[in-house]
Amino acid sequence: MRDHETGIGVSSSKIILIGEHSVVYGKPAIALPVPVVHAVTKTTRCLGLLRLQCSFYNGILRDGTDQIAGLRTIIPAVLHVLKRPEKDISITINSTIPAARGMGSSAAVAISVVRSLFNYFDTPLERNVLLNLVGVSENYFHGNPSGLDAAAASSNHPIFFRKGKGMEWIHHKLRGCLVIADSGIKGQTKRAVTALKQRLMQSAPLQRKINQLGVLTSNAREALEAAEEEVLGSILLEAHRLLQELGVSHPSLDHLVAVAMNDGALGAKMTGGGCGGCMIALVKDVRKAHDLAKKLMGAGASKTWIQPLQGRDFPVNAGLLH
Ligand SMILES: Nc1ncnc2c1ncn2[C@@H]1O[C@H](COP(=O)(O)OP(=O)(O)O)[C@@H](O)[C@H]1O
Ligand SMILES: C[C@@](O)(CCOP(=O)(O)O)CC(=O)O
Repeated sequence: MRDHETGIGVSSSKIILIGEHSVVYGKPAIALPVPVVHAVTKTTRCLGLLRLQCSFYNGILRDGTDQIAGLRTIIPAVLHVLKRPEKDISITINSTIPAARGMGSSAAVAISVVRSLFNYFDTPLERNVLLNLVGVSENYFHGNPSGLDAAAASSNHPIFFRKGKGMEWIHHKLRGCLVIADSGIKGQTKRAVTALKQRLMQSAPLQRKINQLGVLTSNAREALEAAEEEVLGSILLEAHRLLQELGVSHPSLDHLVAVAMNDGALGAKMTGGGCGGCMIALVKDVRKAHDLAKKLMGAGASKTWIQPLQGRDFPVNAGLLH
């Protein structure tokens, strides 16, 4: 096989519809790719030691700062699998995914890098190899991640996921839209997961809330598959209340959830690790989504995106696993 001149790799961002935190304790979660926000990596030929260019760093990979520690781990791991030396290539990452907002920037960047390197070296990439490699850098950021971010960001359908048990595609007919709003406050996934673990060890009532989130997630899947948007909306709001009680929300997220509900959203909740980051709101259609996005910006959100829930293919990931 001949190396290509350029190897391109793409990955969408992701959001968790329901099941964040409880997924760490073996409960299911539902997440979906958000292609409108994505990472693109390009690998090209360049003589000398391997170079990396991204928003956090520009220079020789080996000399990189702590901010690219995940990439400093995953890139050599990929080259090891490909049996290639750490030289004569340059890797450039462009991403529109805000970092540390619960949209899976670290997983998406890692996915795009792995895809780009496999493309450059003209080597077929299997999904389990991709997810194992991405796990290398996700372990760096999250300690012991569930794997949900990587599974969702690399997918082209919504997924029903259980830690260690894999995932199933969810095919549904729900026509609603999600509005995603960034609170503008950095999320703190690792801290939230660690603090919750401590609290759960001391409180049986909190442990019951994890079980309740598990039940809500299964109900959410049924609502999606039955296209019951109002039922799904109230499940999302109930999940937000439980996450609040578990102590992983943030006043800015609670505020945006209240604004969305007052504006007629079918449901709304925080998404991802929490303590900052993003919230999501379910609305009936794209027109309502645009109205609500404006309202959320007026209420303090730093950015919004609109993602239809329609069960069609998400082209950014489709067909890229060759
Ligand atoms: N554009 C990018 N280029 C290189 N690395 C990135 C980029 N975006 C995110 N990352 C990496 O991902 C890290 C953020 O990961 P994390 O805090 O887990 O947030 P998220 O929930 O968005 O994945 C950043 O510190 C950086 O190391
Ligand atoms: C809190 C958690 O369930 C989700 C974290 O999501 P994010 O990386 O903050 O988008 C942790 C995990 O699944 O590993």
